[in-house]
Amino acid sequence: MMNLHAIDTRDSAKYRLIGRSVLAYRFIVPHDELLCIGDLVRISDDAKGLTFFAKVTDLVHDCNFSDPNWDTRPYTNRFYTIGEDVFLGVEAVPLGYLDGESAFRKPKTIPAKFSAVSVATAEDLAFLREMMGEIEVGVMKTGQGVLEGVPVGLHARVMAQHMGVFATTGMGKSNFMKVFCASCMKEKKFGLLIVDPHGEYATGGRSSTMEATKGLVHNTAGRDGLSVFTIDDAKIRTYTFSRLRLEYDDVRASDLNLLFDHSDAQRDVLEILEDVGGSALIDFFSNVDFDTFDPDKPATYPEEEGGRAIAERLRGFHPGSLKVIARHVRILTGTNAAFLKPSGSALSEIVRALDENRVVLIDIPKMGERSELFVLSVITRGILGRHREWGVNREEEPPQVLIAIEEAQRVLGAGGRRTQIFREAAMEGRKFGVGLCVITQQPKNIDARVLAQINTFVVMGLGDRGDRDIIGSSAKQDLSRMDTEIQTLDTGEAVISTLRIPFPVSTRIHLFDDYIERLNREAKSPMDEGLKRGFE
Ligand SMILES: Nc1ncnc2c1ncn2[C@@H]1O[C@H](COP(=O)(O)OP(=O)(O)OP(=O)(O)O)[C@@H](O)[C@H]1O
Repeated sequence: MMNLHAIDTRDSAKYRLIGRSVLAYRFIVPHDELLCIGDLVRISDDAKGLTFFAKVTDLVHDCNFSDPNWDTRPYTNRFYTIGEDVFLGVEAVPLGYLDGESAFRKPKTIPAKFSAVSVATAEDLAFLREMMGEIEVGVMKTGQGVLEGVPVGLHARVMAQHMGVFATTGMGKSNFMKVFCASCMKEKKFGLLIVDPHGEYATGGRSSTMEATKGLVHNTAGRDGLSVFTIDDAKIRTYTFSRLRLEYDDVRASDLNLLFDHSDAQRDVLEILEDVGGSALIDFFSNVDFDTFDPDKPATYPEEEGGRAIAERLRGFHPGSLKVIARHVRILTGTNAAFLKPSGSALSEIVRALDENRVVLIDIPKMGERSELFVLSVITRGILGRHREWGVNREEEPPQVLIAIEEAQRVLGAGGRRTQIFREAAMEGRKFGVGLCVITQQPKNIDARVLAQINTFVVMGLGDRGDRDIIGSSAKQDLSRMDTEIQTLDTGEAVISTLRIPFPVSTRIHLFDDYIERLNREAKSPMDEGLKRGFE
């Protein structure tokens, strides 16, 4: 009779593989064994000298008894003993295998029948360290805990191919973004632009559970990798941040389209004026009375700064449409007066800081959604324009930039013609080294064509089936088999699917405050060592 004892004498061979296919494994373990969804197992195929790895995706009760009702019959324990004929069947998804030369390969073959299965240790998975990127975000997680020796890092090089962070509220998205920023500040491999309308990322604030949190300035070890542009005078004085300033000439007509709903006729007005400089546009719409405006009467509009050309283009438009545009121009300049002035722009400083591979944080506390999108749109246009100018034929590569867009469904939803600039960045940015970091709680509301461009998926707990399905079908690696795990992710846990890491990795994201404490300690210790040595 078969039993669950080791088929050889090694302790680790307590579980054994019994079957299925190249793409799905099944093995059995004693009925009282503690295994969890997400646990990583190692399958040693001694016959072929290969070591396979797989991830547990399901656990079911099973037995060798032919009576299907043996466990529900009355007095069942008088006739059956729960011995080795009763066990757990474990379903697992293959991750790949190490061949004789220790190269990690895609799961194209199957382990020998009864190969020994064991829970993978950090040592077993140490080879993965070589495959991880520089931007550390957490440690590898198994169903029951973490593998301390296996940090998870994204590859800086693939960031231009867009990243998506998908998280239901409260699952640790802000913490993830801060950890990601801290690693970017340390590595300085690309510029990262983040607009923070809540004013929390720079100096800290409150988490969604109201706990006090630290900010990026507390990452003192990486301080030279950070540039903050703020409108808050107190922060400028205390932290020597730069002042955020944009000027009228940074504005384009399409910014109004992004911020306000317009009729077809109003959109036509804006489209026809897209190449007009912001100063001229604002001057014209702020000073013209559209009840009397007539392109043939120069007295009814300001002629200087190209006013005549604008007036000519507006010939034939209904005064009602023009009045709406004028009102929106007034709202734009009025609500953003804290940083939008007739002249004096920090845009070139911002772009320079990004070129120097810094994290550039735009801190606009209490400014609201329209201001956030306006600033993001102006800077994105600045970056895209410069990278386009760089051209694809030039020998040196353009500096690489990643632009973070929070609540991205606002600007990258299906059919949103008005948010052209972000779409352009999503569709062609990668050619110029411009990547988007699309952050959203509702991936199903993001345009499928945009999702198809994303190559790095950071999935942090999505309760909605529709959202998970859309992520499963968009990710380049198969996430559908990890659906149960994604459903059961805790706060601060993520499944990360990215290029250059051979399979989706479950990750416990570092807690930001602990992570920067470590980075600061690590940066300090070589200096302390040096000092100690110096005095000896
Ligand atoms: N990696 C982590 N390890 C431990 N705790 C975490 C981790 N990530 C987040 N948390 C905790 O979970 C709580 C929520 O985190 P956070 O504020 O980052 O969530 P969020 O998804 O950004 O929420 P919201 O969408 O409401 O802004 C915080 O109290 C934080 O301390």
